[in-house]
Amino acid sequence: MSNTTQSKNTCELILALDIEEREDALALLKKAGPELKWAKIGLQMFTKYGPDYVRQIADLGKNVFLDLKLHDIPNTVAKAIESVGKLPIQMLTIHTCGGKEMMEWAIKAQQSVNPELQLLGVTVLTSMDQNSLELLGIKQSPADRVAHLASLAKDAGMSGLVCSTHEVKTIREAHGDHFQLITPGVRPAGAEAGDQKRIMTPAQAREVGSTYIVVGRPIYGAENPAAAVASIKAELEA
Ligand SMILES: O=c1ccn([C@@H]2O[C@H](COP(=O)(O)O)[C@@H](O)[C@H]2O)c(=O)[nH]1
Repeated sequence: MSNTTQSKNTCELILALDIEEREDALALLKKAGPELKWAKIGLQMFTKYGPDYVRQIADLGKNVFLDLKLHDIPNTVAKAIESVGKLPIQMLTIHTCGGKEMMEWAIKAQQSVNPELQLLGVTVLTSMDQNSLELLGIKQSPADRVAHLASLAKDAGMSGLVCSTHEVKTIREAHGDHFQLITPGVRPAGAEAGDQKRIMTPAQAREVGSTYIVVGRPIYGAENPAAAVASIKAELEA
């Protein structure tokens, strides 16, 4: 198992494996080598391949971020965490907009099943902008909404958040180093944004204070994914 502790100014890469076939994902991880410490399994692959696939990735020596974004009533979320918390995973997501009580129940379940597991609260998806929030009837800007959800998450006892790089500075100003901040929506210069709206480059993400960046399509969609991993890692370590 790789070391999961991050010092203050480092920023680690997490590869999002939103890939059709399990064999392709495993081959990519093997090619990326030990430099790549983290793999994220999301809804696409977990719903297709389930817990055994999680164990396969862990057996390759990777830390596993299980990105299920749980969002339901407190009891249902707690029971789901009791189930998946037994898997060899280091990070798991829930939605902060499930509310304070849901987060409290989630933490209680996580503590009972796997005290080492980092529970992360998703704030405002990086694919959303001001207009997406307005369409939901939310009057706050993404930045204000994230700030509000971060405070709620802290009150509930959470110590990790998923947000965009654009909110990292504000969260750090308000809460110091309390949170591990995991930021998807990261694109190397010139890469397609796709559906991501609030984006920055890997170097900018490190500069603002992200603890981890999550990158998927710019890596697994590249002609040489292992080279893409190496290039992003070099940018983070420069
Ligand atoms: O706000 C969020 C939360 C999670 N994600 C996930 O991160 C990756 C990003 O993939 P890319 O291909 O680099 O866009 C993906 O698995 C999302 O489910 C996010 O993008 N934004």
